[in-house]
Amino acid sequence: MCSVINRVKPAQRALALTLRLRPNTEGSSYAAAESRRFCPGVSAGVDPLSATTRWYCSRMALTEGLLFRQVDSTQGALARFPCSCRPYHTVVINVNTHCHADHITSTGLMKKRLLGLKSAISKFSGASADILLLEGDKINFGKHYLTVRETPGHTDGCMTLVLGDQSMAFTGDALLIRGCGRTDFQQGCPKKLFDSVHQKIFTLPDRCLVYPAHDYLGQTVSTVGEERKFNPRLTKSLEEFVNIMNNLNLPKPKKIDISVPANLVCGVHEV
Ligand SMILES: N[C@@H](CCC(=O)N[C@@H](CSS)C(=O)NCC(=O)O)C(=O)O
Repeated sequence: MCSVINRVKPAQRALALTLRLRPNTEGSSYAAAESRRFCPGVSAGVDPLSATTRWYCSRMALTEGLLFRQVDSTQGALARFPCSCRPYHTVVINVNTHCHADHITSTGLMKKRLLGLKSAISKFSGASADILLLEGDKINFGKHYLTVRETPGHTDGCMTLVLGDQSMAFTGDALLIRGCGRTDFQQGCPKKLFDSVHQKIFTLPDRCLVYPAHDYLGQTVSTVGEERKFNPRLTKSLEEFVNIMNNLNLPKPKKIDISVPANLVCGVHEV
């Protein structure tokens, strides 16, 4: 086990899971000044950053002091979950739950624009990053932390990140709402995925909120209790699950040949 807080500056205790930011195209010096005022780590001399997507918040401060937002998870887009602890707002760690096959991570771009930002991903992803995470590692931000649970099966490097009080779990592509990640490319393995979900996610409390990386129906959140009862794949026996997963016959993600190599180097070269 290691404590990631030992590797970041104490004044910058905040964390974001794959937050997407784009250059501000309005060219306003006021906007730039405001951006730097609220984001003190933003590099001078580069375009200011602004979130151009709508920010959703489906969970307001049930855990004291936690700032949490769910960004742009509609229409199957990747969900991003900026988490912070009052009163800090600077993004300092950008964690990818795995080496994605369907889009290119924005972590490399963000590292170029936010001074001191660290990238993090599972050691078993094979990807380069500042912090390579392992089972049991704690990612600290303010008085909160996320614990890494390795949940391979969709890929070898898939992780589920669990908030310290076990009230929230970010399951990446391991467990989806009433579904799960496919197992027919990268290091996909139905048996590993079945074991991961049953041993590492379904052992969390029923009330634990489940935030997956994707939902193709516009659903934003589930719970461990609901998925344990109603998930049409993971309520089956191992044998039935393997059979389902081996017969999904889904088309490959359109950008897989570009995305996987890019994500192995944090989305961009030289970061
Ligand atoms: N249409 C998308 C890819 C859709 C897809 O394959 N989703 C993956 C997660 S992203 S690798 C998945 O595991 N789906 C499970 C399922 O049951 O649908 C694209 O072309 O990008």
